[in-house]
Amino acid sequence: MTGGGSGIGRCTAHELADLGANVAIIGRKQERLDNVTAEIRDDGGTAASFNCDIRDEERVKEVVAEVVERFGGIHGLVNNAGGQYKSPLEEISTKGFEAVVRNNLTGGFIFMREVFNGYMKEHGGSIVNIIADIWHGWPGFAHSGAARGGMLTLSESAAGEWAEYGIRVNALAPGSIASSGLDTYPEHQRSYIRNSVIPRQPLRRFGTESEISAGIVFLLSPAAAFVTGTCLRIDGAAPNGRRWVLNGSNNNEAYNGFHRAQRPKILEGTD
Ligand SMILES: CCC/C=C/C(=O)SCCNC(=O)CCNC(=O)[C@H](O)C(C)(C)COP(=O)([O-])OP(=O)([O-])OC[C@H]1O[C@@H](n2cnc3c(N)ncnc32)[C@H](O)[C@@H]1OP(=O)([O-])[O-]
Ligand SMILES: NC(=O)C1=CN([C@@H]2O[C@H](COP(=O)(O)OP(=O)(O)OC[C@H]3O[C@@H](n4cnc5c(N)ncnc54)[C@H](OP(=O)(O)O)[C@@H]3O)[C@@H](O)[C@H]2O)C=CC1
Repeated sequence: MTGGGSGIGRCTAHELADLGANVAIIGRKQERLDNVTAEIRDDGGTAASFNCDIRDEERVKEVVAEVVERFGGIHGLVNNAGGQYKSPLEEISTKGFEAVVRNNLTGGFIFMREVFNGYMKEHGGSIVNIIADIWHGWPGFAHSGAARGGMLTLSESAAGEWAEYGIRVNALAPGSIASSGLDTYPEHQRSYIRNSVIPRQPLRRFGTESEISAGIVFLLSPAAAFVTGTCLRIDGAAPNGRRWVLNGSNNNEAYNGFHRAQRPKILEGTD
């Protein structure tokens, strides 16, 4: 479980441990990893932490070998680590674009390849790649939208190539989830999502970390034995709400939120 030290990853690590899995918790901040590992052990589960930046190829190789040695195998991989910063597309530097792509596509690719070569090729398994609500693009997060779109097709390609090895590969796309990840954004961005984005979505609420972890657990489990090469969208039909907005509802506030060009100058900087 990459990114297991917080938010959706932490919640999923707990859920998997409760179900009897040995959980490897991977991330950069050791204190977070230690906390989650201790929580799981206190609850009677089995977990171990591995400090690793998913973009560090050599470290990923080491971690995969360490996990196989420690637990005897890797039956499931959840590529959950990721994140980005908000920026108008034209202001994204090449360095920033590449940093976000490396965090949300290349790192996950490295993990998938190393887990395949290090264990799953011989034994099969299930891989879940966390992406985002990227349908109709991701205005404000174009670099991450591009990376997540790449992760979606990477998942589909891997599902096709690795099916013969007994490996299933799926993506999971969360919508707006009330998690520690959302807390990393500045208050004005969070309040924009809360007050202008969520009310336009069909289910009109944030999702919860446990609603995402339930989907991850399903995709990892034998209940999903015939599910591969697809994407499970857990988003309260958020993209459908966006299409409704883009098609020209009478709600100018939401419409302006997605189209800076058509937004009055006075709203500049409010999202
Ligand atoms: C919204 C709701 C839905 C989404 C929810 C979630 O995803 S929840 C999950 C939420 N959790 C997260 O999103 C957390 C994870 N996010 C991150 O760790 C970072 O956003 C990262 C992916 C860029 C990696 O960073 P890193 O440590 O590898 O890289 P670095 O710091 O060395 O930067 C490299 C270059 O990127 C550029 N640049 C970077 N930041 C900014 C900025 N704010 N402004 C402008 N530009 C920025 C800059 O060019 C910089 O180079 P420079 O000019 O400094 O020489
Ligand atoms: N919350 C939401 O609304 C949505 C979330 N998502 C995605 O779901 C995933 C989980 O998000 P969430 O739990 O909300 O957010 P968090 O920010 O709490 O989780 C992201 C985790 O990834 C880890 N991480 C980030 N970059 C790296 C890296 N380079 N190497 C190793 N670990 C890394 C972080 O730990 P550390 O910093 O210690 O390394 C952190 O534990 C992310 O990919 C996020 O983008 C997608 C759509 C919506």
